[in-house]
Amino acid sequence: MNPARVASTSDSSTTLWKLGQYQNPIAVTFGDLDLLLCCFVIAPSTLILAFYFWTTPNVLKDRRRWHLPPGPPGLPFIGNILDLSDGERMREKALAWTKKYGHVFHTKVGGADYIWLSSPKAVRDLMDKKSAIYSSRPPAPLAGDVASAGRRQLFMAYGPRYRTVRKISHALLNITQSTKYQPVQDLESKQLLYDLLHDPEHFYDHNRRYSAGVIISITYGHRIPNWDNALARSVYKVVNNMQNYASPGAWMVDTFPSLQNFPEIFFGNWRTFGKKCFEHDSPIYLGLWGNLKKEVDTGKAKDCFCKDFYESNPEKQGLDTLQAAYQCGGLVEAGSETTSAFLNTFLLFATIHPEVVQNGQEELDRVVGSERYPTWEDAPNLPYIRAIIKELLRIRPPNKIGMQHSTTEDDWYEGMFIPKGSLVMLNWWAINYDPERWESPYEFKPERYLGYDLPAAAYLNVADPNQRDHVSYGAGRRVCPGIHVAENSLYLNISRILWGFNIKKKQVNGKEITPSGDMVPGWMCIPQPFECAIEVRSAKHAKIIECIWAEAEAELEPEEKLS
Ligand code: HEM
Repeated sequence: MNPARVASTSDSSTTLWKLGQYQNPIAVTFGDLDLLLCCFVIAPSTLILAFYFWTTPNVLKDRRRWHLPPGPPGLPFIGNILDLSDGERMREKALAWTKKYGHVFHTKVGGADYIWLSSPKAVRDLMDKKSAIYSSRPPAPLAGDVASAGRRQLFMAYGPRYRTVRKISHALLNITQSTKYQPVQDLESKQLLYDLLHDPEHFYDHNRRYSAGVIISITYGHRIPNWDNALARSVYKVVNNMQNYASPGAWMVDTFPSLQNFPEIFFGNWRTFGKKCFEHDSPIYLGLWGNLKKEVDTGKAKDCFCKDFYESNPEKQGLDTLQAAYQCGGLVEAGSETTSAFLNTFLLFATIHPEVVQNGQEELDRVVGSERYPTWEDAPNLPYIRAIIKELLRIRPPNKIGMQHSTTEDDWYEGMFIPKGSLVMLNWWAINYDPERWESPYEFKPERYLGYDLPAAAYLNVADPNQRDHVSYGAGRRVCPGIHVAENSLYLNISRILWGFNIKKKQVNGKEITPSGDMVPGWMCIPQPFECAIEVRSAKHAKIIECIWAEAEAELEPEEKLS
């Protein structure tokens, strides 16, 4: 700004005005405009630019950034956020970018580097082999810090506290321990068959009851006989809250963590919202944990995860009460909606693909027959059922974006620089849909997995990473610790549903309704509620279902019964 120039312009124009010779008022406005331009545009822009270059990594500050992996150019400041925030289109982008830029590529959102690992080899080389530096999570001021008070394992940065909670979840969910939970899965699966027999219309909620029921029973030892159950409702409210704020891109502050240093009012009052979520969620989890402790102390607790955890003395392991409460609640969050989403996705694909139902039933009739129902022992003899499970996980991984880890050290890979603090995305859409590996990847073809004889956990560390079945349980040190429980649930229910029921398109006024296959809005791959016809295969099958549920229910406490 030049004050002298402003003054002289103003003086001369005043004189001209007085003389009645004023002809060019614009001269005045130009001067004022200069001033305004300086005050309100140039100076703030310079300040913003300076702040941006000062706070965000760039090649001027770090020349190694010339060697970042290739990737799509983004817009100034915001980078590729517009591409990344549209979850529905992310799948196509993930595939197109992999084709164009290769198996490791780079995108940017604000100051954050995203490194996309789009081949099994890159996942193996980095997330698995270098898991010591590829196992953190990106900062999430809302989801991780405020709404979870830093206590949710899923969002925790890698460090001593994370290692402790990870050890606990692994110890309580490993393959040996998970066999302890099989009777719960067996019981709840019998109710699922009974529910489908008597009320097939509400299959969607029956699958949700099954999944929540198993995980709440495994975690807290309480049975959920129906979907209106108060405990299930309150826990699900927490799960839904979490899904709202945890979706990538849902809150600016979690996309650009440095915004937490500015007044929250500019960014949707995120802190106030996060505190509200915490104030709603924490009493529920603390209440459940407190009750469980009382039940253990009075000898009334049933065998469950929390009981074993409480008896292992969490305080001695450095975990406070809040952490202990969230450790248990976190399992319910991680294990319920994921499992039910896959059971409903199974029914969706079964409705659209009669040949899959037919092939599955042929195998079940051959191995199990119609005199009895499928049990755990049948699993090794049902390769087509196993193939259906793998194909479901391949074609619909748990979320629409990919799984985020973050790096705790700078690294180099195949001549490319991967900066410390990068968000490293497990690009499961590109890997699971790689046309080089999976013929017609968009088609639902379980038979592609015939010959993959092992459960998913056994493929995590298979010598040749290209032989991995899929990457939908994650990778490295953060791989889903509930993998055995999850696979057991999918096996038991998919085999039993196919054994007992025909699944077809629903007919309305003589017209078949084909489900759209759309997913609910949000981060996770959950199918939109849809219609289908689920009919018991024969009177014999119906009788077996009635009998097994009657026997199972007779063993239950009165409050645990269905009616
Ligand atoms: C079909 C069902 C399931 C699928 C597809 C699934 C998938 C996943 C994925 C992809 C992750 C993130 C892995 C990564 O960051 O690399 C994860 C994390 C997790 N899962 Fe699962 N999951 C399922 C069921 C379960 C169940 C039943 C439980 C508990 C009994 C569970 C407990 C957890 C926990 C505690 C984490 C957080 C791990 C961490 O950050 O250390 N999951 N799961």
